[in-house]
Amino acid sequence: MKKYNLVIVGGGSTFTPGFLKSFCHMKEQFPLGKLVLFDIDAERQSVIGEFGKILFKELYPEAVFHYTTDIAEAYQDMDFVFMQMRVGGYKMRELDEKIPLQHGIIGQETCGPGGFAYGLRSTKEMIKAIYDIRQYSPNAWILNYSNPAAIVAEALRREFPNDKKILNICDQPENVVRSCSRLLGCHFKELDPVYFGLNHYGWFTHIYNKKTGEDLLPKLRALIAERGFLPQDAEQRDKSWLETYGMVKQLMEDFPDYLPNTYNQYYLYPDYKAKHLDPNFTRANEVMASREKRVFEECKVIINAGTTKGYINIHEDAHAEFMIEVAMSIAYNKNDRFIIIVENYGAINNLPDDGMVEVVAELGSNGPKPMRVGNIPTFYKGLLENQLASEKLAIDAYYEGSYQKALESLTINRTVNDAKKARIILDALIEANKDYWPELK
Ligand SMILES: NC(=O)c1ccc[n+]([C@@H]2O[C@H](COP(=O)([O-])OP(=O)(O)OC[C@H]3O[C@@H](n4cnc5c(N)ncnc54)[C@H](O)[C@@H]3O)[C@@H](O)[C@H]2O)c1
Ligand SMILES: O=P(O)(O)OC[C@H]1O[C@H](O[C@H]2[C@H](O)[C@@H](O)[C@@H](O)O[C@@H]2CO)[C@H](O)[C@@H](O)[C@@H]1O
Ligand SMILES: [Mn+2]
Repeated sequence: MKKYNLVIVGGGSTFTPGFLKSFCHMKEQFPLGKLVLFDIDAERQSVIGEFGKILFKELYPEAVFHYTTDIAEAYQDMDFVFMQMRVGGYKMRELDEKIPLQHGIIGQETCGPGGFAYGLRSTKEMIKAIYDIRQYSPNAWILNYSNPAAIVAEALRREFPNDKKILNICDQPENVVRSCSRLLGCHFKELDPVYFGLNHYGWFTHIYNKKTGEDLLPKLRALIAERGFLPQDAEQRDKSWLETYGMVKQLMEDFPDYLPNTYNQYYLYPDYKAKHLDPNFTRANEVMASREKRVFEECKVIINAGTTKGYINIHEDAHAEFMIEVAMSIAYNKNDRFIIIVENYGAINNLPDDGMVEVVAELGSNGPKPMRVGNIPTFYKGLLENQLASEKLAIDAYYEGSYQKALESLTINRTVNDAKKARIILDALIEANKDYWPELK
């Protein structure tokens, strides 16, 4: 069985330990020859990397494992590249969230002005990283889930139009499907969804039972109305995520046609959400106090002990397992179905061809084969065209160094919708991002 070489870009991420555990757990299904962690932050990466060394020595000695900040060492001879960089770290995420909130506008890492700010930071570093990767591994599959995935996907579409081995993907739609399975009392693999939208802005039109073909959406609608909606892993979630999933009930009361992605709340209730987010303690603060703290403490305990035995349980992490299954579907030409970000070209018939949309696709060694959803109703078309314009204008602003395009991107965004507020927030974001953004004139 072929062994695959894989590098994780953003190896110091809070999600990396989950990936390392999942690679161990899934080694029979997806054997690795070499696993490399690459990060620009040596200190952050060494904690995760030293933990990984101990884990792999004990559970996966047949795979070569190492971590590095050197590009050549990281990218040589790779089959797969998993990209999970957070440019600017949680400190910049905190500003992305707090600056708009100071002006009464949603502060969120991927939606609205926060997403715009993070998008311009990610675009520059993602483009650089992909040129570096292609120098050493011209044929590797690049799986990107660095955020904001919608804006990054638009940038990569423009920068690398002929590179058919870059796949942009997010596991939030899958997370919603898994949460439906919890409510229905079945396994998520029994469900076969139909979905349309943009990344972090979409809807399920049907959730079929894979065996019988029955559409379970009416049943789900009734269950959600009666019991609300919880993430599949509710017991491990922070308060803000439980509130986010809780909003699905409200979304379905107001717009009962389809089951929404949880992120839709920011676009459909911007005033309500902005009023209910704490401008002094945002999600970045919550993550720094919870996941980031926990992950780094756990790694340090294992490093001090010199062993994982007695300290961790090896089980797959849902996020990591999902991304590894994506890689397996490509590696083994499985043509499994995933919800993927693709260039539209008719998948959503009444949206532009060059929009990066999110739909179900079969995924094999020749890439995604998107499934068509036909024409979408006017309400959804209007919402998505508006957001697509905002995302395209953000990338126009990046390439043209244009303040005007940036202002237009924020003004047209539903979470802002006011040119005066857009200008004030943009000026504050320019100041905060001066080490990261191209100059906007
Ligand atoms: N779409 C999804 O399904 C999904 C799910 C979870 C996380 N994510 C994304 O994964 C990323 C990691 O999230 P996190 O919360 O663990 O963040 P994190 O800050 O813990 O980790 C990100 C790492 O990226 C590194 N980094 C920054 N710039 C880099 C560059 N230019 N090259 C290489 N490494 C770089 C940082 O030093 C850091 O160690 C984020 O982009 C997040 O949005 C996506
Ligand atoms: O606020 P965060 O940093 O906790 O999460 C932001 C990310 O949220 C979604 O990812 C989920 C992921 O879908 C799920 O499998 C699990 O791993 O939790 C993550 C969040 O905790 C979203 O899809 C990502 O794009 C965000 O980065
Ligand atoms: Mn996502």
